[in-house]
Amino acid sequence: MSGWGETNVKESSWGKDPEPTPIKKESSWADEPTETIKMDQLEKEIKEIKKHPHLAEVEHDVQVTLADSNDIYHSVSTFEDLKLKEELLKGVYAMGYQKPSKIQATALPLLLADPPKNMIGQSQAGTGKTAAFSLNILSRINIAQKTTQALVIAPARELARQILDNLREMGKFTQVVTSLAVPGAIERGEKVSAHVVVGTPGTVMELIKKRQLDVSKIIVFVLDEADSMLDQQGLGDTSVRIKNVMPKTCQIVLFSATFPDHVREYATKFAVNANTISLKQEELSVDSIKQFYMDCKNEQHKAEILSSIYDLLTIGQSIIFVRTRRTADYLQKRMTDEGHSVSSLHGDFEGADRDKAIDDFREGRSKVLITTNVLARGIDILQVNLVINYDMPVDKDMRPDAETYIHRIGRTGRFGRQGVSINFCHDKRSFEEMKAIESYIGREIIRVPTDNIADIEKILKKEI
Ligand SMILES: Nc1ncnc2c1ncn2[C@@H]1O[C@H](COP(=O)(O)OP(=O)(O)OP(=O)(O)O)[C@@H](O)[C@H]1O
Repeated sequence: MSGWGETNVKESSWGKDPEPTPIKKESSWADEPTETIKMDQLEKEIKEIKKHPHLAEVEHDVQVTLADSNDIYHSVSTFEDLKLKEELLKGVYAMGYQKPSKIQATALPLLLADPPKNMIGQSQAGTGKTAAFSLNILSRINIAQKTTQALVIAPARELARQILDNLREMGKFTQVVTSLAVPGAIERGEKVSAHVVVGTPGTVMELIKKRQLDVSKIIVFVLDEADSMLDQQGLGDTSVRIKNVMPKTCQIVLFSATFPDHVREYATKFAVNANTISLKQEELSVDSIKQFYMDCKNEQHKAEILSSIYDLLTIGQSIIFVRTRRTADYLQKRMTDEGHSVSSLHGDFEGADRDKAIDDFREGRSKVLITTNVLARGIDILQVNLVINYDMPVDKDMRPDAETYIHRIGRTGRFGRQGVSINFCHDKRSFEEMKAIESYIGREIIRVPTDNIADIEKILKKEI
């Protein structure tokens, strides 16, 4: 049986044709594999990892482009080099950070320089972008001035809460006051005057419109997950409306692990004359996440394989990404009936229920989180060692979505930790989606046979 498997993926969703994927007979979900995963090769690789049990250095090449070629720029190697205020330095060390990660060492000298310059910063998932923009914010706040001076917007409620917690933790020895601006967090008519406001774009815009939030003194405006925040089919309009009411002089900071070409172009107009830190295409995802896929026979078989994985393995914590809310509900019921402690979180849930679901998972009360793309980005839970793409990510036009894939798998393997991701393919289409993504990110996704659960166990136990 060959059929579709003989043709290569010709089109990609991101407007750029990927390099043609060499046809590998053994990799088709439909073909009888002539060759499955090479266990000895994999074992060798795993042994290499085991030699380095500590966190891998969060190092990768980044490219720095200065807005002004006359500027002189040096990255730093310690937090002291940044000449941070004493209380901030104390906060950083209290969080257990010993030295800046690559993105922090590269971005912070540029962010902290005076006069402030805009920044478009890219670095892989889990490499410490939050601390980079948070330290800049905390350094710039004038405590004596009781007005909002920094605004951070992020695409999801859970991410906004996480950023706020991070800022509070880092700034706990300072007098900086912070406030959350997500649905239900601020009473009707209540004025917001915290030094730093972190929120989702819709709520922030509402607060501005209703004059509950005065943005006239804002000096730093951060868009986390900036490519998603600027997406013209999504949150882009609201982000632009917010930017248009910001003081013209405010420093605009855009951060993300991904900046597809069309968004990058737009980003340079949104944050003009920005210093830029960017990644090479082949460095978009980190090495410490081992990527696998499984051929399933059909939708039903996917659910069975999922059950087998969880019945068999003692997995720390894991996230299962699905395409629709219905699938999330179905899997949650099925897995709960099978005795697993599962949370589910998607757009049908209201504020308090969403908070409970993520808090239960964050604090380990539930071990499995089933979710849609709403949690694909930014969520930082270090214990997550497995991500399952039960459904491959697709964009609004149902084309393979490599950016979302990169963010989804980035929920594991945080800050140099090891992680595993498994993609489920169950038909020609999902297989092609996976292959297109593999080609885009330039990293091999290894096939794991579904017919031998013992093999799966062997592979995953070593990885997780
Ligand atoms: N210098 C540091 N030393 C040790 N740990 C750090 C350091 N900087 C950040 N971390 C930790 O690394 C983890 C990942 O950081 P963070 O969430 O900021 O990543 P990110 O780059 O924003 O990821 P994403 O693209 O997924 O949003 C967090 O748990 C954070 O506390």
